[in-house]
Amino acid sequence: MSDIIEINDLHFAFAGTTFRLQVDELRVSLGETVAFIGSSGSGKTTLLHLLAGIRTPESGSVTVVGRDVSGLATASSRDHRVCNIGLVFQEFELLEHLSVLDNILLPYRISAALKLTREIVDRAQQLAESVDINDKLGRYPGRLSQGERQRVAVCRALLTEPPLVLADEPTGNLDPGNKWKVVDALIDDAKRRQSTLVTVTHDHELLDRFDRVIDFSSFHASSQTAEVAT
Ligand SMILES: Nc1ncnc2c1ncn2[C@@H]1O[C@H](COP(=O)(O)OP(=O)(O)OP(=O)(O)O)[C@@H](O)[C@H]1O
Repeated sequence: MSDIIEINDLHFAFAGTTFRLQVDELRVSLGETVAFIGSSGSGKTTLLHLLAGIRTPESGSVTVVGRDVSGLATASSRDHRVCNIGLVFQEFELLEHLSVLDNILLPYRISAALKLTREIVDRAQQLAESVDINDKLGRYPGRLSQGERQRVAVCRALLTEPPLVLADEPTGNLDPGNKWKVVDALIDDAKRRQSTLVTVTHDHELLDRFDRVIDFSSFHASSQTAEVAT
C-alpha cells in the first residue's frame, strides 16, 4: 500500500515557548485509520496542523498526498489542502454568517478547483442525514449546540471525498449515541473509499475501531519535549 503521509526528522517549536515536537519518522498508508492519543499538551493538535500545512516545521519534511506541505502557505498549497485533506478542527471553525448547508458546502465555495453541482448538494444532505443534522440545514451556527456544530464540521470534512481526513477530537462534545454515529460515519467513509483517517481522541472506547493507535504520552522524552516514535 502506498504512503499518504511521510514525515522525516520533523522538529517543531512555538516561538517563545519551551515546547518541542520531534518526529523522527512517521508513515501512514492509504486506507489506514489511525488514532493519536496522549495527555493534554503532548502535541497531537500541533502534529495535525503540521500535516495540514497550517504550521511550518523548523526542519524536516512533511509529505502529504504526494506533496511537501512543510513550505510556506500559498494559494496553491491552500488548493491542495482543500482538495486533498478534510479537516475537522477542534474549534470547528464554522462561519457564523452561513447556514449549516452552506458551511458544509464551504470547500466548494472557496476553491476554484472544486465545482459545486447538484450531486454535491445531494451528498451534503446525505452526510447531514448520516449524523442526524439534516433537519438543521437552514439554521445558522449560532443556534446550534456544540455537538451539532461538531457534526457540521465532520460533514464538511467528508464532503470533498478527500484521500485524507484529519479530525481533532471529532466526538469530544457528543452524547454516546451521536458519538458512535460520528465515529461510524468517519470510519465507514474511510473504509468505503479506501481513504486515510487520522483522528485525535481522548476517548479510549473508540480505539478498537482504528487500525493503529499512536500514543504521544509514551514518547514524552522530557516534560517539555514531545518525541513521537511509531
Ligand atoms: N499557538 C500556540 N502558541 C504557543 N504554544 C502553543 C500554541 N498552541 C499550543 N501550544 C502549546 O503547545 C503544546 C502542544 O499543544 P497541542 O494543542 O498540540 O496539544 P494536544 O496534545 O493537542 O492537547 P489537548 O489534548 O489538550 O488538545 C502545549 O504545551 C500548548 O500549550
